[in-house]
Amino acid sequence: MGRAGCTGLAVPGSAAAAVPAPVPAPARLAVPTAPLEPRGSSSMTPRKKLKGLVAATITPMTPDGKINLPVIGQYVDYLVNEQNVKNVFVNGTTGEGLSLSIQERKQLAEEWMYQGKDKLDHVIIHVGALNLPECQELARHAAAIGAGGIAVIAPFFFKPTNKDELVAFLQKVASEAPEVPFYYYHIPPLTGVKIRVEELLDGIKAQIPTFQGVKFSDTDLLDLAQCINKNKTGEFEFLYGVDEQLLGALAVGANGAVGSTYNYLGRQTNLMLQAFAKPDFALAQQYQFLTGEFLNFVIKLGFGVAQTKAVMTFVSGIPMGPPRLPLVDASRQK
Ligand SMILES: CC(=O)N[C@H](C=O)[C@@H](O)[C@H](O)[C@H](O)CO
Ligand SMILES: CC(=O)C(=O)O
Repeated sequence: MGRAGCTGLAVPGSAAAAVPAPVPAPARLAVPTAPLEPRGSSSMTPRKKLKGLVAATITPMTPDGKINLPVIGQYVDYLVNEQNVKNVFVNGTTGEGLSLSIQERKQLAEEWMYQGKDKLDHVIIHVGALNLPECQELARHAAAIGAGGIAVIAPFFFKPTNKDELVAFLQKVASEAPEVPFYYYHIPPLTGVKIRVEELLDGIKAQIPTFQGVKFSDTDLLDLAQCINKNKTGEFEFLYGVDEQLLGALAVGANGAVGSTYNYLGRQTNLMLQAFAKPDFALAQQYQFLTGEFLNFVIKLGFGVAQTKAVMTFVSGIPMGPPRLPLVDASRQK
């Protein structure tokens, strides 16, 4: 996808782009070191139910590959004002969370919390990693800065082979943030961990009292439907993560969605949610078909996080920069 490179927008990555693209003067450069709003204090307000769209945030980077914190304030405003998206999922797949250092992940989490204060409804921080101590450190950090939720993927080098092993791992992370809603991030195409979520739910509250729901990034709608059928009391949230078939997930009862495309197709996808709720299924289908046409087109060209960064830079005008290796800059590709 070479398109974003020739738009005249300041897309870092071209050889000449030694100077970072202009960004508005940040209100504040340094990230806070002290907790912003400790949990468990008297300031705790009842949790708003998470519904609707959650943008899986991109991690903006400078042309030389460092995280670019000063553009996050502008990014928050863009999501809220231009896309009508008020929830974010930070340091996940789209955010290249597993390609960042622990220090970078903490700085990003702090900046999203700080810039999102009074603007965003929910900031969920992904704290998954390949080893338990890092997950736990990130979970404690997310709790200390007042994150609205944490999420964890299954470790995917040494993999849990059954439900009990996976839950044991998740439990050790969740218990480090005992007041923070916990989400399991199910993404078998990337982790290779295919343990069915429906099975995982059995008895989960007893082991993980903070268990709040699942970010479900798999095409297996039977598993999702069985989860929802089990969740009769509605205590859990199921946030769907395959944007091109969200309508199918809504039909079986998904509560909302987390995805990369809500960064730039948030407004349109919100219209699909509205049509579905009305209900005007024919209109909802038209919106889903639009997303499908777009994604089908870009998937053929090779679509992933690198391309998401280029598309978002093009659409929003906010310089997202190149991805980090092993991903390569899509705005450089011929
Ligand atoms: C693998 C991956 O990145 N999945 C994202 C979230 O889970 C989705 O939002 C996709 O980017 C989107 O559905 C396009 O395929
Ligand atoms: C898509 C998603 O939720 C993620 O990037 O983690």
